[in-house]
Amino acid sequence: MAETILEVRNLHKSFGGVQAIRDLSFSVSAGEVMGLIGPNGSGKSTTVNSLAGLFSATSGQIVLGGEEIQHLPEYPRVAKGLTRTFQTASVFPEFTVREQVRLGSNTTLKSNPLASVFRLGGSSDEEKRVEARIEDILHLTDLHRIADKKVSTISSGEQRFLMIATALAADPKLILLDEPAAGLISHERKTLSELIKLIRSRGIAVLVIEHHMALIMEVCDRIVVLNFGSKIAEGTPTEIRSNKAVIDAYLGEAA
Ligand SMILES: Nc1ncnc2c1ncn2[C@@H]1O[C@H](COP(=O)(O)OP(=O)(O)OP(=O)(O)O)[C@@H](O)[C@H]1O
Repeated sequence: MAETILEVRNLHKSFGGVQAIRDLSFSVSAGEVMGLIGPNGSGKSTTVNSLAGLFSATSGQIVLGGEEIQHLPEYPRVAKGLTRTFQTASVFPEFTVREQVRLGSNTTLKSNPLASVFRLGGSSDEEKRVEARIEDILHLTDLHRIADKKVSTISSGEQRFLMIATALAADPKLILLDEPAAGLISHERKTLSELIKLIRSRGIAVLVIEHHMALIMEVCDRIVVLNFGSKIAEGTPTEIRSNKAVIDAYLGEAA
C-alpha cells in the first residue's frame, strides 16, 4: 500500500464568527491525485491556505510524512516537502523561465539561494544535482522550449505551467494546485491533465482545487467535496458523480 503523505485530522478554521472549515479530515497517499471541490465559499482556498501555512488552523492536525506541521510557518513547510501554486501566476517578470524554476529549488539548497538563481557560485555537486533536476522539470512541463525567455514575454497559460514547475523544483512530497486550469484554453487543459498524471507517476501526492469538472473527473483518484466548510462526500470520481448530496450542493443534474 502506498505511503500516506498527508493526513488532515479534524481541521477547523474560523475567521471571527465565520467557520470556514469544520472538522475536516482526509488523507492523500504518495502518487495519488486528490481533488477538492465544492461551491464558491465552501472552504477550498481556506483549506489549501491552512495546509500551506498562510493561515494558521484554529484547531486540528496537519501531518506531513508522519510529522505534525500545523504549528509551522509557510517556508519550513515547503522545506519539508509541501509546495503550492496560487490561483494567479506570481512570477518574477525579469527572470528567465529557467531562473524562475531555479528559484523554486532554493529550499533544497544549503548554499546561498540568490547565488544559485544566477549561478554566481562554483559548481558544487549539490548545484549540479539541482541543475539536472531543473532541466528535468523544464522537460516534464514542456517549458524547455522557452527556458531562456523572460517570464514577462511568455503567455499567461505558459506562466501557469511555470508556477507548477517552480513548485516542483522544491522537490515536494505533496503539491497543492490551486485552480491550475483557470484561464487555460482547451489544448492547454489537456497538457495540464497529462502533466498532473506525470507528477503522480513520480510518486508525488497531488491535491487539486478546481472548478473545471471534466479535468477533475479525469485526473483524480479520489475527490473530497466541501459544502459550507464541511466534508459532504469523499470517493472516486464515479462515486462522487452519482452522490445525491454532491449533485444537490454542487454538480447539479448535468454531471
Ligand atoms: N481572510 C478571510 N477573512 C474572513 N473570511 C474569510 C477569509 N477567507 C475566507 N473567508 C470566508 O471563509 C469561507 C470559505 O471561503 P473560501 O475562500 O475558502 O472558499 P472557496 O471554496 O475557496 O471559494 P471559491 O471557490 O469562491 O474560491 C467564506 O465564507 C469566506 O467568506
